[in-house]
Amino acid sequence: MVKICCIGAGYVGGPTMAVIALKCPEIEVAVVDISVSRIAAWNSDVLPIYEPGLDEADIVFVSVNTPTKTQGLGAGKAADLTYWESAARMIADVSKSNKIVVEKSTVPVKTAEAIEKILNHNSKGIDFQILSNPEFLAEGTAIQDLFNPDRVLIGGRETSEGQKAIEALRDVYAHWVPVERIICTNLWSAELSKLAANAFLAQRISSVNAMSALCEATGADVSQVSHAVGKDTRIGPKFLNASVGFGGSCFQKDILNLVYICECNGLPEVANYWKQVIKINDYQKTRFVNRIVSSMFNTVSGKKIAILGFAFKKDTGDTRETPAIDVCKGLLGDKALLSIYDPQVNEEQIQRDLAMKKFDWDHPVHLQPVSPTSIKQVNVVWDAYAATKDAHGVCVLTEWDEFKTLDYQRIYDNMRKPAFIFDGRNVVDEAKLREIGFIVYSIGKPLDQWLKDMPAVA
Ligand SMILES: NC(=O)c1ccc[n+]([C@@H]2O[C@H](COP(=O)([O-])OP(=O)(O)OC[C@H]3O[C@@H](n4cnc5c(N)ncnc54)[C@H](O)[C@@H]3O)[C@@H](O)[C@H]2O)c1
Ligand SMILES: O=c1ccn([C@@H]2O[C@H](COP(=O)(O)OP(=O)(O)O[C@H]3O[C@H](CO)[C@@H](O)[C@H](O)[C@H]3O)[C@@H](O)[C@H]2O)c(=O)[nH]1
Repeated sequence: MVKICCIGAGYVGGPTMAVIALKCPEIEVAVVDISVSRIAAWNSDVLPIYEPGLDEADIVFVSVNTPTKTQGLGAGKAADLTYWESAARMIADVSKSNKIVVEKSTVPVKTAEAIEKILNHNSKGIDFQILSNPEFLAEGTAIQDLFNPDRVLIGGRETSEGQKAIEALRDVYAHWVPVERIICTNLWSAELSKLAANAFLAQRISSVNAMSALCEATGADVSQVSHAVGKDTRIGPKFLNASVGFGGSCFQKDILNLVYICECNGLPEVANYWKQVIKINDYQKTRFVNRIVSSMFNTVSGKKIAILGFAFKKDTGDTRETPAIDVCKGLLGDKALLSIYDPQVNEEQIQRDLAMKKFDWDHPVHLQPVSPTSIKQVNVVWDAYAATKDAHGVCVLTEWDEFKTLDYQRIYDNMRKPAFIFDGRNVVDEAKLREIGFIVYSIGKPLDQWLKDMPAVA
């Protein structure tokens, strides 16, 4: 019987192993994690220790977090492989038989070479084959993406042992993925393809967001532009929604990592090209804050601003790198009073996010610095109507469906006047809101006269 162990029971390790266990009843799957609370949440009966399952496993997936480095060489750009290295050392320590070690985490290209060194230097004659098998699932659709992936990518050494390892992993996925969708490559292509895929996806969003600024300046409508552009079958319609900026745990981290790798390989022009995707994303968030402040007479000091949505996208409670953090910090910098509502994110999380330093979030909770006292100018409520009561302005930062069907007349009646709404996700019905009396700003849409008269000058 094939045995699989996965190190890291996070957003990727948990669902991926659940699907393998479901689809391959004859394979025994064990999942371990250094975070006791994480494992307790998955399985309340048995608490984890490393070794069970691992020493007997044939295939070991490593799905630990790979944060951006916060200190030292490459700080703010390079991937921090501390967690990966400690997992690899542990595999070397406890292994008693040959193993296939699978990189499931997103890692810099050439990581497999370093992992091989750690494993082989510490092994007692055990053969380790390293495979790169990056994950492409998106949060909110993880199970659907795992059941029906566009492709499964497996990279390995171009030796006969390497090819055998690829086949063993291909056999696992072939239980439910059509073989023509399982792509086998060399190690470096697989590692790089993951970074490239995220860079291409994020680049589409920055491209449409860059266009949104030009739309506002010219009277074009970004939804109409992306619809027209996306109709070209070579471009395609997906991932062309203008927004207040992309968030999530992967895009920024992986592009920064790609930029760093380009720099390390003496390719500054290529590095600068990809850096621009992040710069436009930061520009989009700043631009949004500037619009709010400038249209409200150049000050939000002491004014209540309602924030509707804090998660990085709808249908998740995940707030990692959510654009809401930067927008809220920008408004707090101008002394606004924030009243925040998100259907899935609680007060503790929001306070922690607003107090945390950049990149600290991507470490297991028990290793994160304890947050200082909560921010007094921030109030978290469990209802959109409470958030907007007596507010001067409303910002929509996540595209939750419920924000489309709120009673905006009621919201307007309970707000200070003039009442502003700033839609960072293009979910509200602008015409209807204008009819009610709101001054409306929607990303990339023709501007109200009010906003034209109060340009956002940085
Ligand atoms: N979240 C996504 O949607 C997504 C999608 C594709 C790829 N990825 C990549 O997959 C990797 C994991 O991402 P995630 O979102 O699942 O992260 P996560 O933070 O949710 O989970 C990682 C887990 O690894 C555990 N861990 C760290 N070191 C360990 C060790 N030595 N032994 C045992 N457990 C250890 C942590 O406690 C944590 O629970 C990252 O490289 C990420 O870039 C993430
Ligand atoms: O047209 C769009 C599409 C998305 N977004 C934003 O982009 C971010 C990322 O969205 P999405 O890609 O759906 O979520 P993730 O769960 O971060 O998934 C991405 O990152 C994962 C981690 O690497 C990859 O596995 C996935 O393939 C990749 O889609 C979110 O803030 C979205 O609101 C937009 O602003 N406009």
